[in-house]
Amino acid sequence: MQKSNTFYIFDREDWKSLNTAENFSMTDEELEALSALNDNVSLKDVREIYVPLASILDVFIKSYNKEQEQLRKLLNTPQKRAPYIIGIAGSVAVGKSTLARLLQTILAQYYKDQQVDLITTDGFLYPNEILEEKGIMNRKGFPESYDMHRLITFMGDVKSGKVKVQVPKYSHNIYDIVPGQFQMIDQPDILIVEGINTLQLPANEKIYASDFFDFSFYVDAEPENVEKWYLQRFGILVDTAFKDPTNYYNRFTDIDRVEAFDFAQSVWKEVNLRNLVDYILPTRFRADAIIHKTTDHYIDQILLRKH
Ligand SMILES: Nc1ncnc2c1ncn2[C@@H]1O[C@H](COP(=O)(O)OP(=O)(O)OP(=O)(O)O)[C@@H](O)[C@H]1O
Ligand SMILES: CC(C)(CO)[C@@H](O)C(=O)NCCC(=O)O
Repeated sequence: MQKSNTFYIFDREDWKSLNTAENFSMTDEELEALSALNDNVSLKDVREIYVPLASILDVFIKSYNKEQEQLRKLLNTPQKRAPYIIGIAGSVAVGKSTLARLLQTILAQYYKDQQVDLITTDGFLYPNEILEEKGIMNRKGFPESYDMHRLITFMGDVKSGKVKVQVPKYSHNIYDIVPGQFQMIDQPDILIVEGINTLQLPANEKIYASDFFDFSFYVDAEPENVEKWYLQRFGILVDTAFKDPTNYYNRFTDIDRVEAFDFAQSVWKEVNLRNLVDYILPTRFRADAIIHKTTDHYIDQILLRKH
């Protein structure tokens, strides 16, 4: 194992042979069902990467629940649910939502009686109309394009056990906030919060979204690889937009494919890569675990905070 004062550094080979199956066991059928739910993730990945990951999370979740229970007794406070909150940060198109969905499924499968919810901070982007007004439409995803006050209020509400808290919906298909549509978060046991800005320090707030996290991940990959995944996803979005004039990506179905990809590449370079280098990458070492992916989304290394 490589040496670091802050992190345990595991190569895939070390990680997959961790002695984790004992405290977090799943049947073969459960494991197969998990990989079948997600086209991107093989049974091998579920076994070698995600089960050890979930079993480590299980240690932290159990100790959190015990601590909460003891505190409630000691402080004589009413039985209010404070969910265990997991943050997931990383570049645009690095695979945060894929990891988030998988964790949600594994945890929900394992803790059968618990509610495991997932939100994305995309819902806290300002609508395009406001981005236009502010003249920052080409800065979507940068810190100033989010209503951070609203995100932090949301985090505080959920963590303090408030019922029925709303999250606005963002759609990649319309490339905007969907007017009047919300996701309802109602006292979950575990909440996963996925987004490029989850570990960022907002300029005008005294607290950070990450103050509410009990555990956080950063999904890491070389920018050249992420660019490929961004362009592949762009291709998928354009293909799905075919015949749907309301879809933002429909405009690229009429133009030459090479021209469309040139456009996407310039958006990657001018917007998402800049955002990655200036605002997202600097948050990497704030995470409790860093998941490093190489070509074809292959996870080759995992760093886990020691303290
Ligand atoms: N483990 C994986 N194996 C194969 N493909 C993957 C994997 N994870 C993600 N992908 C693909 O990479 C692309 C980006 O993934 P995803 O949408 O999860 O990224 P994201 O980080 O949530 O992006 P954004 O911040 O823009 O919403 C998608 O096309 C997805 O299908
Ligand atoms: C919504 C975000 C910011 C994050 O998911 C991203 O997918 C995005 O739309 N970025 C803006 C530039 C672009 O169109 O890729």
